Amino acid sequence: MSTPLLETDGLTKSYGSRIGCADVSFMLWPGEVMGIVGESGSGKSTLLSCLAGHLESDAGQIRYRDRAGETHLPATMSEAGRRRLAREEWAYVHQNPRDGLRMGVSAGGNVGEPLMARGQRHYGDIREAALDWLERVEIARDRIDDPPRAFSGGMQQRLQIARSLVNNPRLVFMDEPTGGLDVSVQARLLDLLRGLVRDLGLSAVIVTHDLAVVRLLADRLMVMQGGYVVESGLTDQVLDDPQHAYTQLLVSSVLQV
Ligand SMILES: Nc1ncnc2c1ncn2[C@@H]1O[C@H](COP(=O)(O)OP(=O)(O)OP(=O)(O)O)[C@@H](O)[C@H]1O
Repeated sequence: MSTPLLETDGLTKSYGSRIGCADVSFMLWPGEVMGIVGESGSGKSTLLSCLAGHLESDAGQIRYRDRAGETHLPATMSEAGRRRLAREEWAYVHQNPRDGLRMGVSAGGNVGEPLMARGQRHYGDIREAALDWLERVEIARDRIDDPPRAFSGGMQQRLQIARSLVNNPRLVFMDEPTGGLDVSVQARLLDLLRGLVRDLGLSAVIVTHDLAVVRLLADRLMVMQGGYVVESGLTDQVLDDPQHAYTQLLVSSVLQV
């Protein structure tokens, strides 16, 4: 049996007396996409931030197994070690592309920078890789020298995805990747993400309040309420036959729309 890529055990984070997330335990297997759903304030972003190392948890453990097969406890690693994981093994896609892009740098620069940070120096190769990635995220090659602010919201999000994936991460954290976009733009982005996840064999943790997003992208699902995971399982199983009253409410409220 293979080993999980990411494993949490009793992960807990509070803000004073307010619960962010509580006692979250799960395993993510190589190539698997985990969706985290729940209403606003249920703890999705807190959990994702703890997983990605942006927030320090109060209790519990996170274990990550890297490319070399070595298991790490990010919480006990040096700052340099954590930065290496974030740069070489993980990627993070923010809801707002402005948080993940450098708005003053050209599209090509945005995609090329992570390659340079990994030590690539050959300008021609970097530009070629950037062009290749722009194409993969359906941005015309002749936009390579344009800054992201000249792009639409959907294009900016696709550029952020290219910047996140250019270094071939193994695990991608996504925070509402289609949030704030028009419905037709969302559908196109979802299709693109689904293709990339499948083609690159990525593992991912996706936070969303949109059940259509998890239906399309996630193999498994965790439903959060008040900081706790109240139900988890295979996506289709949970959505087609929800067991917890809160999940039933979430699913039926979508069906009524
Ligand atoms: N920086 C903070 N300081 C204090 N309380 C916070 C902070 N961030 C989150 N919380 C609280 O933690 C709980 C979980 O919030 P969190 O943002 O993780 O939920 P969420 O499900 O991601 O919500 P949303 O979908 O609106 O982003 C909420 O009660 C929230 O008010």
